Amino acid sequence: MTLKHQIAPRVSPFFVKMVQKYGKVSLSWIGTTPRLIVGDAELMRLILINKNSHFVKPPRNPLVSLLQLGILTLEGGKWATRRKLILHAFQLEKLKAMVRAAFSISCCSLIERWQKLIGHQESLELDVVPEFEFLAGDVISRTAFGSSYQEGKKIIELQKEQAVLAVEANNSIYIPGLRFIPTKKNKRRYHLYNEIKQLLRDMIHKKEQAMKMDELGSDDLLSLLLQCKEKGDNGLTVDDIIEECKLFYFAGQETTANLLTWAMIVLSMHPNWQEKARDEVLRICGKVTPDFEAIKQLKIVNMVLQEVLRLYPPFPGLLRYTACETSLGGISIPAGVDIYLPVLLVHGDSNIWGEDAEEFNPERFSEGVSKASKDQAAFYPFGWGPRICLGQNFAMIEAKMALAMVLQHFSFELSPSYAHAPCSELTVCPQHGAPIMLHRL
Ligand code: HEM
Repeated sequence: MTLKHQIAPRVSPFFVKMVQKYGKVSLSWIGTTPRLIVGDAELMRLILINKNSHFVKPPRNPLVSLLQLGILTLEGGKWATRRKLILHAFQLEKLKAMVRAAFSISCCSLIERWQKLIGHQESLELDVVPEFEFLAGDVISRTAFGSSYQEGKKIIELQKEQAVLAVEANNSIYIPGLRFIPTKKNKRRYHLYNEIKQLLRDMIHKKEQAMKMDELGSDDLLSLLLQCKEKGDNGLTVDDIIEECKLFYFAGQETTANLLTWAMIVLSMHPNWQEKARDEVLRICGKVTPDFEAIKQLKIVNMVLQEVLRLYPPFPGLLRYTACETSLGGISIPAGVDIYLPVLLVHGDSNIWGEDAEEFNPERFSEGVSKASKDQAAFYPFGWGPRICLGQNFAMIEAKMALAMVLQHFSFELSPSYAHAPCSELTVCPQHGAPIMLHRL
């Protein structure tokens, strides 16, 4: 079949031009919709920094789409208001306070829990996937909702189930009207959607009451969002705030948990790097819980995490949709084109990363991200451009602290029952879990 026959008639001249200009561009189909796949690092960056490419196409059926998870539903002025607010919430000073108030409490309780589980034994086999999910959920609940973090955890559990059902619906062929049929899964989808919304509504109500009593207010994320409620044209409605809270859970929990899980797996496979990282942690922090200043000095731990993000980026691809005709790199992309940016492919490109692109080699990050590859535009674990991850510093500090504390207290190796099978659900995760043998140090 020639290229021409694979191309949608509606946009064919455009796709032909793209494929001719950039070899690493191709076309696939999601149901009946054509999707452009851009594996060229430079073009990827142009698309990501372009303000006309929206996050995703508006859903035909919001209830069974990824957007029900609250993923980036805001656009325009409200989105800018939200970004400013969250950037404010994640300023360095505020992150320092979070390390003290939330990160260290959650990480210490993880270590205590593992120590209790080991008890008097020398070793213990543990699937670290649920452990890190719990940790990341605990951290995000404390920082986003302050005192309401217990309620937050319930929402995380429901969202996890919702994510599985949303991905399943998103990947299946869309049949108009199917969502109204009360199948078991559809009923569950509606139930989850309503329950999460109600829990968040109650939480918002409680928080508003608390804020009225306490004039100083608090610095947690929900309080900050509420301060912007209904102010001016770009003020947030309660429904917007609900979507933002959902996004926080979703964006902040599974991603960071994945990073930590893969870090444990990869360091188990490469005991020499595990040793190097542990030596660094013990040299800088001893056995004391790391504080913000100590975390900043953990260079090897940082290199390890960067390399894990290169090989196992939690989001293996990014999505964009051109809301209007958009000109990029001398090419005009028509409105209504679905674009998929395969981060994983660019991260593993040997022309960019060298012959050892598939190997775990944290050394490549020893002089920083810009010198790690031949192409500065080739590392996208946190996206790029106006929608770049707002939580990247938050996530890296949390991951460094948790990994450093695990290294301080345990050595680890893969359990014989571990099977290496990375798979891409909503994020890249180990298909059969991550059973690890922990040894007390
Ligand atoms: C290892 C951990 C993480 C990774 C790999 C990651 C990755 C990403 C990526 C790739 C995007 C951009 C999506 C796109 O452009 O299509 C994104 C957006 C976002 N992330 Fe993260 N993230 C992580 C942790 C976090 C955490 C901990 C938070 C919050 C505490 C967070 C909050 C957000 C928010 C709010 C956005 C939306 C930005 C916007 O629309 O302007 N992320 N993240």
